[in-house]
Amino acid sequence: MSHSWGYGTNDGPAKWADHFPIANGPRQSPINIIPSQAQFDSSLKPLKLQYDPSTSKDILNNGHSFQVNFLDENDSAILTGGPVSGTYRLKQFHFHWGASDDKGSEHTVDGIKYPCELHLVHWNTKYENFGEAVNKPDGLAVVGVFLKIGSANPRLQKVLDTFDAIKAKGQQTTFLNFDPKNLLPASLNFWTYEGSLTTPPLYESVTWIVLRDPISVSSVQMAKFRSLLFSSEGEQPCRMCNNYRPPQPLKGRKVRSNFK
Ligand SMILES: NS(=O)(=O)/N=C1/NCCS1
Ligand SMILES: [Zn+2]
Repeated sequence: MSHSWGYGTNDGPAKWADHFPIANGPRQSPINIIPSQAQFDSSLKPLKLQYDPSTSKDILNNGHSFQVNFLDENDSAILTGGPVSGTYRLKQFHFHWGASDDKGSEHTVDGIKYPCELHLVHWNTKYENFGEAVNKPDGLAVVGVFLKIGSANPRLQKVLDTFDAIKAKGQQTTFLNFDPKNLLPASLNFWTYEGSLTTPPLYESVTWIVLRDPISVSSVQMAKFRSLLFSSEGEQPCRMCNNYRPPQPLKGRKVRSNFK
């Protein structure tokens, strides 16, 4: 039986260990990244993200966030290089955000929270599919991108323009020919560490690749994120926001960077 979890007082991150004891495990995510304590690693290869826009499929409100899903039957949208060996296929991307612009990201940098964080989720093709990969120690590679308040982001706006069709939990609509490269900053400088899913079941299966540079989002666009609902149609409406897990103990892990 899948346990219902959320981000509220009774079912939020502080309670997840009740049903998912790995919540107190040795490689949990997110973390607070302290740049001065990250180790530059010259052996890290350049991060290679090759996304064929024709692989985008649809956009779904899953009751925790919204996600854009991709066709992943072949190597049309892949991640290689960086800290990983082999080929990882893009499965979906989603976001985490706050109730106000002063919080919302999962990873923090020197304790600073961004208003929003994008996660591009990839699975290791040494496994048969995402379901097989999701609980393996080298199963996933998630690229994290911070969003910083500034000018409106026209590329992000294409995603936000679908929100009226996916306002409530379970609603889904077609979302074709979207290139996720358009949601990346110019630089692919990154920090990397071994971590976990930041949502239940919190599997310790993620190589995290957190980009140093943010992309822009306007305050008006952030308000649009908060127009989505955690709740299903016909239920008491509950605004989707604060869907982020706070930083977890590092427990001796090293954070590496590909830049000085
Ligand atoms: N936020 S996250 O990317 O670590 N969590 C996930 N849960 C299922 C696929 S990705
Ligand atoms: Zn996420």
